[in-house]
Amino acid sequence: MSELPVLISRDDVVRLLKNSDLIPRLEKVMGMFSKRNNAEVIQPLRTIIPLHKYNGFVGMMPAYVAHEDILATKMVSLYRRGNDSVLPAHQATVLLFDPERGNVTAVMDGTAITEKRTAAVSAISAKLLMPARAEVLCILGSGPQAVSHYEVFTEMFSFKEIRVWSRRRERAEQFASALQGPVTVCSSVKDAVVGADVIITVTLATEPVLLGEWVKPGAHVAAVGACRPNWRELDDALMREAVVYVDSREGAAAESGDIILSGASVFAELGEVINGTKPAEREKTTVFKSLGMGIQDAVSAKLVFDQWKSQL
Ligand SMILES: NC(=O)C1=CN([C@@H]2O[C@H](COP(=O)(O)OP(=O)(O)OC[C@H]3O[C@@H](n4cnc5c(N)ncnc54)[C@H](O)[C@@H]3O)[C@@H](O)[C@H]2O)C=CC1
Ligand SMILES: O=C(O)C1=NCCCC1
Repeated sequence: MSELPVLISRDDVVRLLKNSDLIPRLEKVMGMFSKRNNAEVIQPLRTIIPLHKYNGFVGMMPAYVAHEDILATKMVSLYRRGNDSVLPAHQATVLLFDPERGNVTAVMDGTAITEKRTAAVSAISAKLLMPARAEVLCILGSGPQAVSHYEVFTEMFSFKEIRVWSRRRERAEQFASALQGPVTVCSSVKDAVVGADVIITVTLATEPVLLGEWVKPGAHVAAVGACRPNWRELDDALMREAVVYVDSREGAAAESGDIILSGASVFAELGEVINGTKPAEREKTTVFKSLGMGIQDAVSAKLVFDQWKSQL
């Protein structure tokens, strides 16, 4: 008989998942993914179950990383709820398997994993693609992803100014006052974006909020929202003028409204830049279109589980 899986809570995931451990593992696995060696990394396109009745969907994200022997599946839900809902937009759970025996060894909070690994991947994109002397960071959106992005970006880089814009100004003010350092709350997207060197879009928008005409030439955009083929965060001008990087070409072609509807061509996967097979065009305006990958959750979950076991 297999042992019962352990349950790992959100608090434990937050405590155990450190960016300094996570980032090198994400870089390694994204580099491996971009080599398209199916014996090494297996990550099917995620399966989506639309829940039109509830204005949401559930995504299933299985992945196997042979070299590290990590087998995991994340189940994540996303609901576009009304402004007054107290429920979160995203909720996720990760199942970590014993690949040899086939049983589930751990069931852990995937919501914190999603927040941390998504922000860590955006930080990797910025490390590789942002202009050499980046001074101004702009965050569009003020939800959990805005918080996790703020945390890792301030841990990894030193910006002179950090700006935030949110659809409801009071949310941006709450976001700014809950953080450790100074953040400028902006009243319009344009005010937040003009002159920024790095722009992070973490909104639930379905129409473009970020227009290319406001973006400083050479800036880097980490575009994290708009994860359905008919949703947008960025306008056609930005998508067509920028050098576009993605996490997975297959994921982007199937799910990214910004890529599909603008007709923009994908220049490279981040993994190809990590591998040195495609250049980092730092001097040009760059967009990293993030959609999220099962392998990112798998390496994060394994890291959490190993840390959890080492503390027993
Ligand atoms: N690429 C990836 O791997 C992942 C992407 N995401 C995406 O990141 C984004 C942010 O996630 P959370 O912070 O959890 O979401 P959230 O719902 O908590 O926050 C979203 C923010 O967008 C704003 N917003 C909502 N509708 C808007 C609109 N029409 N125009 C402009 N702003 C609007 C809200 O006011 C809020 O500030 C979402 O689009 C989510 O799907 C989330 C997880 C992983
Ligand atoms: O990768 C993920 O996890 C997600 N990506 C897009 C939005 C839902 C969660």
